[in-house]
Amino acid sequence: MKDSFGRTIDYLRLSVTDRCNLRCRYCMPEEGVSALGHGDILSYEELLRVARAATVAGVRKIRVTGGEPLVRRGIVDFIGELSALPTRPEISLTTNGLLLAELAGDLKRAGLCRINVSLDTLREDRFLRITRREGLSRVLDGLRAAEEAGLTPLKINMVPIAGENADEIVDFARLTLRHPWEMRFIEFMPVSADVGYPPESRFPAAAIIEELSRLGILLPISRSGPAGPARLFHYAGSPGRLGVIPAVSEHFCGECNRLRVTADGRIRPCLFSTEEIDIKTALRSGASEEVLLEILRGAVQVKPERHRIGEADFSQGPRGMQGIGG
Ligand SMILES: Nc1nc2c(ncn2[C@@H]2O[C@H](COP(=O)(O)OP(=O)(O)OP(=O)(O)O)[C@@H](O)[C@H]2O)c(=O)[nH]1
Ligand SMILES: C[S@@+](CC[C@H](N)C(=O)[O-])C[C@H]1O[C@@H](n2cnc3c(N)ncnc32)[C@H](O)[C@@H]1O
Ligand code: SF4
Ligand code: SF4
Repeated sequence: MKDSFGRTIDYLRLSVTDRCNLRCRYCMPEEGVSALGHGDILSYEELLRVARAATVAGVRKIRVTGGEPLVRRGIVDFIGELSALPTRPEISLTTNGLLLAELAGDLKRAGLCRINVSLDTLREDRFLRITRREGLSRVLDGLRAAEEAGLTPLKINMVPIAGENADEIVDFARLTLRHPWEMRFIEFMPVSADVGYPPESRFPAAAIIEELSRLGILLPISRSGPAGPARLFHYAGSPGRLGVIPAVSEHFCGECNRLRVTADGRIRPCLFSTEEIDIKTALRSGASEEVLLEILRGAVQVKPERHRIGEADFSQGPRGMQGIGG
């Protein structure tokens, strides 16, 4: 699908739940997260119909996200169904890793290609503070299980927050000297006003790169294949790579190839959209695939040119990242 700015939209981020077994401070508040009811979220059958229509419209890559996608019962079978769609899209998943040790092998066998794991600290006490739950060792077990299962190349996402975990950037970067992992550092995005960090907690890409440079000379890697949000680097001789996602300071919207569908059946043309397009009503009134295609194409046509963070007309929406899918 081409949008009105000539960008090719071939990547769908599909959120399967807004529930989560963590409460990361930069993503959602501790209390008052309105978990959607059973009837509110799309069934797997409905999600599959959306995914199928999207692949007919040209989507080649589907990323399953949430909330925490691995907490939804039946996720392994759903991954199997997605990967068996007639066009054989590439299926990947973003997870906090807590349930990965149990599920990595089954996910791989079901057809999952790759996995991105979010981990913001390597210290037990900080894990508890940032996620408001315990579980660092389970995430580390999950990383090992994903690697053994062949869910590679493994990417790890860290959101550095000034005064919280930004001093661990070098510790995370050091992992790429020993492991073939892509360690990505993501600028904190002010998606929701309800999260526990003010915008000044943001640790911008330039500061991330300065930290990374303390460990060695950063050698840029030019990107092959489809556009992604990360600027890539490596240290000489290291098996792993480093990615910096400058979502706010140097937005990559000109290369955007994404469309998002939330667990409650709304299409978000942009991560920061104030406008959402309902696809649930059509799904529940027996709409044909042709109608779903029209809705998806219509959503692509209203995709904004870029986000407006930092500008006078920027407004934060009611959803936190867990309700969008990142
Ligand atoms: N601004 C912006 N941020 C994005 C976009 N896509 C992903 N991100 C952010 O990038 C971070 C990592 O996202 P992931 O879920 O790992 O997905 P990804 O980096 O797009 O995945 P791959 O490139 O397919 O490995 C998250 O914090 C997302 O919110 C996007 O289109 N726009
Ligand atoms: C919303 S989570 C959903 C998937 C899964 N629960 C996880 O944490 O990987 C997707 C991604 O969004 C990132 N994220 C959440 N809130 C963010 C924020 N305010 N700024 C930047 N990234 C954020 C997380 O770090 C994670 O990598
Ligand atoms: S970032 Fe992921 S793991 Fe953390 S609260 Fe949000 S949805 Fe849950
Ligand atoms: S902010 Fe919106 S337009 Fe920009 S890259 Fe992200 S989803 Fe695409």
